[in-house]
Amino acid sequence: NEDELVHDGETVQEAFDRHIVDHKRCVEANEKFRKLLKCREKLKDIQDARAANREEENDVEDDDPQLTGQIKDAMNDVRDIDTGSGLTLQERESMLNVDQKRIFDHVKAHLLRQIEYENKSKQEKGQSESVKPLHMFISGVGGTGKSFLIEAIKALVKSLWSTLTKQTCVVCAPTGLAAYNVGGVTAHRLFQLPIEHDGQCASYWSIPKASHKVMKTELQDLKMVIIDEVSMVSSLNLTYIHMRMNDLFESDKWFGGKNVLFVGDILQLPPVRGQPVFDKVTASTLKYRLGSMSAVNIWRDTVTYDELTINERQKTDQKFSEMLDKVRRGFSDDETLATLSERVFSTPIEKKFKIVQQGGNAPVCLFPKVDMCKDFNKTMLANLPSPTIKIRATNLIDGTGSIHGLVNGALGTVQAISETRITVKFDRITDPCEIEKVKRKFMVMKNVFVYRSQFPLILAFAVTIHKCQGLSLDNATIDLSENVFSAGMAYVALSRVRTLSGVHLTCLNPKSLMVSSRSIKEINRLRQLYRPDLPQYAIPTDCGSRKRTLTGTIDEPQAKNQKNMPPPKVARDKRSRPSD
Ligand SMILES: Nc1ncnc2c1ncn2[C@@H]1O[C@H](COP(=O)(O)OP(=O)(O)OP(=O)(O)O)[C@@H](O)[C@H]1O
Repeated sequence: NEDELVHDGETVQEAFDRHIVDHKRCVEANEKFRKLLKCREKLKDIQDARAANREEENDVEDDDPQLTGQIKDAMNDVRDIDTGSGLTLQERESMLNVDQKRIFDHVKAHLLRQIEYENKSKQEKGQSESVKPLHMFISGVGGTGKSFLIEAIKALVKSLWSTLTKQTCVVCAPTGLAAYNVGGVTAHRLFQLPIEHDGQCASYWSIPKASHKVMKTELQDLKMVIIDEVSMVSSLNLTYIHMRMNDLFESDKWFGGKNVLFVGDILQLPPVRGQPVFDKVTASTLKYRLGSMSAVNIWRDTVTYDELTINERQKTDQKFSEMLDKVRRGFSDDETLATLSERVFSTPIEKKFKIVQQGGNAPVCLFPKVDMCKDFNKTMLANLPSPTIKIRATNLIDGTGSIHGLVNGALGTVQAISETRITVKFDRITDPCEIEKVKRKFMVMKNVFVYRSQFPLILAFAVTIHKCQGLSLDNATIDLSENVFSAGMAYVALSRVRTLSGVHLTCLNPKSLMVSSRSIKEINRLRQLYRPDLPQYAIPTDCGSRKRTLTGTIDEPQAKNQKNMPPPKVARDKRSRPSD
């Protein structure tokens, strides 16, 4: 109808123009409307996604905030700790000896193959074989530079995956001091392993969801785990590490499908509790600890082997190095015993400590048992000039690890003490650290906790031989009495020292030079399989059970004919543990 289309007084042309403008507005409004409809749909998607997220967050609500905090601290340590020599990868690589370089190159070739595979498309991956994780045992006598090699491999992994923001390589060891030595944390701390209680190994427990998420986030980029001083890891703890890694990386492959390097010397100290790492975990143990699984020997089923043979620690004292080799293999002949007996001193140990200290470097006193260390530390503390707040003491961080990136095992000197804090100058940290009391909660078994509040320090004029494994020392006073209770213990203590002149023995009982024939057999098995170019070791018949007792000669000229000093008093408490 023309009247409806053309208003009064309007020409047809004017009406037409007006309709075009109206029409355009309608089209625009329609478009806007459609957009709004789309937005509404999107908003619904966003709201649904948020709701799902909230559900997930509720799912992992903090079931044990204290444990989560503890795990966060541990993960921070993993990130922060570095021995900090400041060397580049190229510098480290150039310092490796031929033996170390061979193993370094083997690891590098493997990692490059892994990267090549990771960079393949899904389709290409389907057509090629995946690169199996490297599970290798790097062995070598004490001082062949295993820890030195670890530093180079750590730097290598970091540089190969330098674009990743989280940890790509973590290092751990069974004791704090050994871990500190290689810029790592303890295996218990890293993997939150069950803690032994009352001499009993605890059963495996799964990490609650929130804590699990913290660990998983921090370790999501992990390419390699290095476990140093593996001789002290028990086969049960190895199983727990494997299980923890399976849980963390949601994989049922060995060690969650990650590369693992085991480093150490199985002729050094065995685990304080439990069976050696190469032992089978029996079906009954697994049933008792885990409620399932049949007997496993993860070690035999997984590890390949290589060995370092060039001694770097005792390289300036070849005779000492050869003597140590005999002690290590359980063939301490009369010449060895005669040489060692010349290192026995008769002066009171506190006096000897001062004499050696005046010569330049204070010795570290190595005792087989915790109580012996405690007694000696007490004596040394009582002998300090009084009153004083500045004492010459070496201290160990005990069990915490979240302060200034320190871990259990760091050695330092106390500079000042107040009621609330202790100032300590740690050996590898430039500025003195203020140490405050810490409160810790330990899960000893599922839902059973122990609380401790204390300064995380203990005196360390003396440390147990277990704690010193991994160290290199200029001087040590060593107790090789009948208190030496384990195979490899005497060898570990003696081989810490760079030269024979740095060895000072409180006494020498030839029975203390024990070795484990099972460890020798395991080295022979591995050598035969992976290093047939190396000879098989002979198995000593007595494995350290020599009957002859030795009254050592004395290195103090004025006391040439005196008898050996009796070993320091030892509390014979049945509950005392060889190492804390
Ligand atoms: N290639 C090298 N060049 C120079 N020094 C080295 C080299 N390798 C190792 N060292 C030095 O030799 C000493 C012993 O090395 P390291 O502690 O790594 O031996 P280890 O095999 O781990 O000993 P242990 O089994 O007793 O723990 C250290 O002081 C280390 O710095």
